[in-house]
Amino acid sequence: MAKNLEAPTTLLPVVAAALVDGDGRVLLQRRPPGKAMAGLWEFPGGKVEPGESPERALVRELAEELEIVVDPACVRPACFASAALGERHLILLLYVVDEWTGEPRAVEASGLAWVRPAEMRALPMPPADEPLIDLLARLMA
Ligand SMILES: Nc1nc2c([nH]c(=O)n2[C@H]2C[C@H](O)[C@@H](COP(=O)(O)OP(=O)(O)OP(=O)(O)O)O2)c(=O)[nH]1
Repeated sequence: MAKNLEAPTTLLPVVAAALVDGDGRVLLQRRPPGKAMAGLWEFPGGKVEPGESPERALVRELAEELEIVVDPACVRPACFASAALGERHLILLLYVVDEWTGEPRAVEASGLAWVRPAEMRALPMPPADEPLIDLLARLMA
């Protein structure tokens, strides 16, 4: 049954990065076993903690998950997704990041893949990410 989007809900702010390399490929990571949506490919990122700006949260998540260093001034808002997620409502803010220091390493993820937006359709991704693929493809064209 379709989720009633009129019902009161709690927002879940999540930030994520489209890390773009010099060849126009974007880094996706695979959610590890034991986590919700295990096995799905997602943009690296995570929940914004109370009191944290989205940009700071993204820089923190990229350091924790990939061990890369990103200057908060270098994260560029790209597009967002809005979708019911269980009892909450996910607001997923996607940023483009094309400058970082270090080689991304899968600290928590069970895999990393560099893919072009057109190739993302072949990978299982969280339902909320679906509309982001075309939006990102257009932004990167
Ligand atoms: N990072 C990320 N999360 C996504 C994407 N799409 C999507 O629906 N989500 C959801 C999955 C989770 O419910 C939520 C992110 O929470 P998370 O559990 O991965 O974040 P976190 O790193 O803060 O993890 P934790 O401390 O709670 O374990 O957003 C995406 O592309 N990237």
